[in-house]
Amino acid sequence: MDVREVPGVGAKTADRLAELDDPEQALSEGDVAAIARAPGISDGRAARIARAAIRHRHGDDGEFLATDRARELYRDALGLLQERAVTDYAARRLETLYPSASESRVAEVRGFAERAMGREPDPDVLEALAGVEPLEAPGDVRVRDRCLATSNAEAYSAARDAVPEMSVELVDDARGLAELARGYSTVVALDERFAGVEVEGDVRVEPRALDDPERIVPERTLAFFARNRGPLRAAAAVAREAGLDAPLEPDALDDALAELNDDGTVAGDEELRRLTDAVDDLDAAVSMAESVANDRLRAAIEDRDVTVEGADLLSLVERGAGVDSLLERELADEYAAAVDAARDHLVDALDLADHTDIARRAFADDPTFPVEHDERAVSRLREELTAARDRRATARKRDLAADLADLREPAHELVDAGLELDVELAVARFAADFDCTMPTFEGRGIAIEGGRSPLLDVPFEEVEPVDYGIEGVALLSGVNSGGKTSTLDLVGLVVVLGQMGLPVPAESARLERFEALHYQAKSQGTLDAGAFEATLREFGDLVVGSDRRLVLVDELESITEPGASAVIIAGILEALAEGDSTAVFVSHLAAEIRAECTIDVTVDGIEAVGLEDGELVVNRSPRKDHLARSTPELIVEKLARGGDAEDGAFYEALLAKFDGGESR
Ligand SMILES: Nc1ncnc2c1ncn2[C@@H]1O[C@H](COP(=O)(O)OP(=O)(O)OP(=O)(O)O)[C@@H](O)[C@H]1O
Repeated sequence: MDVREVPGVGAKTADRLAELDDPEQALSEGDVAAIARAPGISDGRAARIARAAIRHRHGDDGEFLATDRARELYRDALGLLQERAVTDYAARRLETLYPSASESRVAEVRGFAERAMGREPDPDVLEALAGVEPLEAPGDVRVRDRCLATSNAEAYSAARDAVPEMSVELVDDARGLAELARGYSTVVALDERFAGVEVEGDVRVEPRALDDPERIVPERTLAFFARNRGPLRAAAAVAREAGLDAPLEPDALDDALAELNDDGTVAGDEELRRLTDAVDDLDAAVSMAESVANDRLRAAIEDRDVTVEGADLLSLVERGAGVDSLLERELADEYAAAVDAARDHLVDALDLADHTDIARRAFADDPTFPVEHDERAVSRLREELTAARDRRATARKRDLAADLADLREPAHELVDAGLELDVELAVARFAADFDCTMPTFEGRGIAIEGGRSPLLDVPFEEVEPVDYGIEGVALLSGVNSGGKTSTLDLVGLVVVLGQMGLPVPAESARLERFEALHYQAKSQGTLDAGAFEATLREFGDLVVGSDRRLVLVDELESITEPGASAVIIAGILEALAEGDSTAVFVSHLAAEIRAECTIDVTVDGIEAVGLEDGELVVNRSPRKDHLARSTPELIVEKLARGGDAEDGAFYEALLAKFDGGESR
């Protein structure tokens, strides 16, 4: 699929999508996560692009939801699904499910939904899913201790593109390389011609370095895993808990991540920690070692009586010799022991078994009091330790990055599998929460058994099941608050969900595959002339179309005065009956409309089966071919039956008028 063919994808978006590894595949699979990885494309936009691409693939015009109320029902259905998604990703991905007239699209989602309904929503999996999110590219990674060098302008710009984390320097010759080697701890030269050049410092000639940039910048891989550690661990937990057929062993990923710190440095390496601590604690350990020596020496001096013969003292004073000479002569052994103690302390405190020689040189053999360290020797020790630390860190980074680089693709797949599982679990939970079944698509019209709308204003467990079927056009009559609007909503919802390819809240449902859903909600009172005309025009457009549509209309009579309404509705029904539409018109004027119709229109009714404590007891399933009695009629009947002798005749007479009306 060419991305530019997708409706709504302009040149700018196409350029952004082109940055993806495989934009065509992302679009053809409706893969919201992959699309959202394109720069500047939000999750919401990615969902819209994915939906447009799916429509395009199925040759679907996307006109199924033809009215505001139809669109509202879809949004409500989507909301119920999205409430059951744990991740934001799954909520977005669910937006790619939409009611479609395309048989192939419906079949595609039905396959997915059937698989999803086989999933068991395990609370541990849902908890683990909370931490899963699409993986992100790491923020800015800067590498300062290494640089790339080349004398070739083309290689220079290729290197800048391939390794933006590192400086790339243009050099003319070996002198240039040598200069760089003084400023960077490692220089990677890209030109073959530098092979064999003798330069001081760590200069490597690697003409193929750009083939595998992550090898010269292991930080890139490490930063990616450090940045995404949370979602990766969560995805590993999901795979483990859900027993997913994972593209990598979740434990292996956990183990690899355990070797990484949040800042992308290597964790858990004893040797590196020892060297790092040694560099950090060097000054403190040296001064502590000095104290150790001086305390010992001071104690030794205090304990000693030094006898100096007069002649010796004279000669010492004449030579201007200080106490050092005295120390050397009289306390040589004590001094040597004190310095030894200082050296041992330094080696032990910093665990410098493999740097013993240079560490011991930090304290010279020449006697002084107080004992002082040799600054030059300490500086050299510091340099050696720092270099050893950096070498170790780089080697470990490279090893760990090499292990992790192989896990990168499977890690993406693991996270994607977790996110897709969340989409499936949202559908599974929706189906379980609302006792759903997959509808069948056959025949004309619809037939719902045991339908229970989750959109009612009563808790779902209290929703009474409704059986209702229609073929052709029908009027739906019934008592006030009997459930007429709710029945239209149920029919609309079942059709919307069914044509999304999803299960529907019913014991069973047989549906015709419609090309559009027109659902006209009840208008809030009489319309002015302009609005009335606009509404009539809508119906004008509707009846001339030849599509197989489902038309649901709620109390259209309220748009104008009752007499005119009955005539208009009768006319619309006649026109619809001539076409291929299936229609239900809820109306309190069913008898009047039927009287105006030149065709034999079915009138179904939601009946009150009685009055209980002043409340109507209703059978929520419409009775076929039955004009339900209205609430006023029921009240009159109640009065006629229970009234006293005086006004009883009056109510009887009223009731007789109703009966007469029904028989019209
Ligand atoms: N199947 C059902 N199960 C339980 N309660 C229901 C059911 N259908 C409807 N109700 C309850 O009845 C109320 C009224 O339903 P609805 O608005 O559909 O009636 P209506 O016949 O369209 O009313 P009106 O004649 O006033 O337009 C709903 O708000 C809901 O509380």
